[in-house]
Amino acid sequence: MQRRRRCRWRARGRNLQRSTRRLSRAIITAGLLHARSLLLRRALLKCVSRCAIPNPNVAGGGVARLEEAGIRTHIGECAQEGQRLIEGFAKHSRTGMPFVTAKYAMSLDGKIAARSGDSKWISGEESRLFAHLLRAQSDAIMVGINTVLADDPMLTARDAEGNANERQPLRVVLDSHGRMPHDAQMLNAPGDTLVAVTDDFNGGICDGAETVRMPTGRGGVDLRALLAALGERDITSVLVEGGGATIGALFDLNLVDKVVAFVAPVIIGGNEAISPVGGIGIAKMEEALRLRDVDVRRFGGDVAIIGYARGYTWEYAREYTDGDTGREGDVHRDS
Ligand SMILES: NC(=O)C1=CN([C@@H]2O[C@H](COP(=O)(O)OP(=O)(O)OC[C@H]3O[C@@H](n4cnc5c(N)ncnc54)[C@H](OP(=O)(O)O)[C@@H]3O)[C@@H](O)[C@H]2O)C=CC1
Ligand SMILES: Nc1c(N[C@@H]2O[C@H](COP(=O)(O)O)[C@@H](O)[C@H]2O)[nH]c(=O)[nH]c1=O
Repeated sequence: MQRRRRCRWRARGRNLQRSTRRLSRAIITAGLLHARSLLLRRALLKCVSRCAIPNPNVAGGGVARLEEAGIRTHIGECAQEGQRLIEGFAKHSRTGMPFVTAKYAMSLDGKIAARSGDSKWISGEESRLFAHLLRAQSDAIMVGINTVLADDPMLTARDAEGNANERQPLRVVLDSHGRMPHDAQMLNAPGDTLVAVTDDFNGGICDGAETVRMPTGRGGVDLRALLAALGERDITSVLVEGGGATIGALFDLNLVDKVVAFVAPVIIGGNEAISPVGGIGIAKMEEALRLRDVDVRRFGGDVAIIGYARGYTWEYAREYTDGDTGREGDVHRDS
């Protein structure tokens, strides 16, 4: 598997190398053609990059070419935004595993559905439009089978008018024993569906979806194995849209990288109503996961709390700007 990953890296590296080479050539040509006076050329010949590409096959190549042509480079401008733009690619390049975002919409009293299982809708329109943007930016959307049974969702990325985007993320359903209904809406929706069953299940496979057999883990499908298998398919980011059992299982295994939690000013109540993070959880507050780099945004009457479970983005920024390129000067060469 290591070898396959290395080969894929090399292939990706070659593609990226070609594009950074083309880009740096274009910048050099544009700079030389259009800068008439030396003074103007000096002013123009500066290239700003948000971050180095976290792939050892390409890191720094384009920068070296620009520097050779006398173009001053500066890596690290708006580094945090830059790292966030490539967080899926960055994690996948380094680990082979997709970047996992847990997304949910909960009431003010911490429920994601009423006690009957009804959950449409908790968050408002603005929040849901943003949720479609998150879908559009993800390679895959994952849910547990109870969510399919309760909501019969489409799980497509759609615009404000409800039209499906051209590019659709892969839908992934955790369904150990093949409970997926044959007439589930998502099976006829644009995009592909993957149903992950456990290897002890020998039943029928539904039309309109690919079925993958996975080892059995706690709660059903072995989630680490499934994510690794998705990574093998070049899925770099997975948006997990619930329900509570699925998100809880991922937190228990420390597999979540980012959280997008919409909080709506609505009260549901009831001890039986599901909360966003089930699973086993923790016994002591000192074990609680406190998110980092937290951002709070408003969507109509709702609030979204967005944060990171660990510092992937910053580890990459440090590693590839201070260390691995081996060129001290890459970091700040502004003068
Ligand atoms: N407000 C919101 O944002 C959302 C609300 N919801 C609501 O949540 C409710 C459903 O949530 P919930 O009941 O918690 O169930 P889930 O949707 O998380 O599905 C859980 C089921 O998935 C299967 N599964 C397979 N492997 C695993 C695994 N490793 N870990 C966990 N589950 C696994 C299991 O069924 P099996 O053993 O058969 O494989 C399990 O019972 C619905 O009412 C829905 O409306 C859902 C999504 C978002
Ligand atoms: N209830 C709830 C959400 N629920 C999620 O959206 C899914 C429905 O997707 P679709 O059929 O494509 O519209 C549903 O199954 C669940 O995963 N999402 C939200 O942003 N806000 C909400 O209040």
